[in-house]
Amino acid sequence: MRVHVLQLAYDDDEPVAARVERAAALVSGQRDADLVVLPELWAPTGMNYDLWTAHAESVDGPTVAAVAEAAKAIGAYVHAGSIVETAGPDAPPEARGPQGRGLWNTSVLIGPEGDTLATYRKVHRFGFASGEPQLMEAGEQLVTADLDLPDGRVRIGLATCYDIRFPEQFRRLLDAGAEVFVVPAAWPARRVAHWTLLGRARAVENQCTVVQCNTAGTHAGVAMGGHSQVVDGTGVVLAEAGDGEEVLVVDVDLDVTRRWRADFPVLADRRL
Ligand SMILES: NC(=O)CCC(=O)C(=O)O
Repeated sequence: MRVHVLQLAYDDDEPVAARVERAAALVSGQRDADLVVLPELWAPTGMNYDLWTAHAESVDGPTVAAVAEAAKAIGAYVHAGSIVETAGPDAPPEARGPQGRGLWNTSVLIGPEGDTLATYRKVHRFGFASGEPQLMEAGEQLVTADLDLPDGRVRIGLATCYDIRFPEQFRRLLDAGAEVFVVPAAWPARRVAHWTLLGRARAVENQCTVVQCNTAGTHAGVAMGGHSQVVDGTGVVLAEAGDGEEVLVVDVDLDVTRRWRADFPVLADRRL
């Protein structure tokens, strides 16, 4: 499985519309990819909370549409990262979430025909007394999706950024049949050591490949961590990005992890 991880860098000066155009063009250039991955909230920014409401959109809005067109052009699966999803001004109360905000941090998986295959609303909201917990609803469902690739079918499990700190989510994705976890992020530089460590931990403890796509650059005064990485189920870091904008192109041999699960069947010893 050839994975292209698009570690986008951006700052406060770039208009959102320009970034959407730039990112879609970058996706269009990934012609030999099986799966392309974009970061969390790359369009409305991961940390400039003041932009979120103004740039909230539905999952068939302009950002996803632009990425979907690029996905169709290259005939690849594209994890479009996440958007600020809005329920829309006319949504009834029951469609706006328990706190009535009608906003979610929603990632979108697009198929090679440009069709939306899955959406995942981030379960664990980051920010404590600000940001997602104050502005957004929490997702309530875990999501997996099957990719039909040249070397066979693989089930991926979806998680977003802060979710990676909660191992129970990944165990449940494992139990739902996931072999690969795809994790877009807007993870700051000051905690990037946690980002890379947690990715390796989720890979080793679940014997799953972990594809992590972070943000680079500085926006809203926050230096983002970069260091996107792909870790196979044996814990080997197949590739790791640096601090700037970068595309990781990684050939993931899923059989390596499948053989490891057979050779070291630790998961069969689970008792809880
Ligand atoms: N966007 C995020 O979820 C950031 C998470 C983070 O910075 C952390 O867990 O540390």
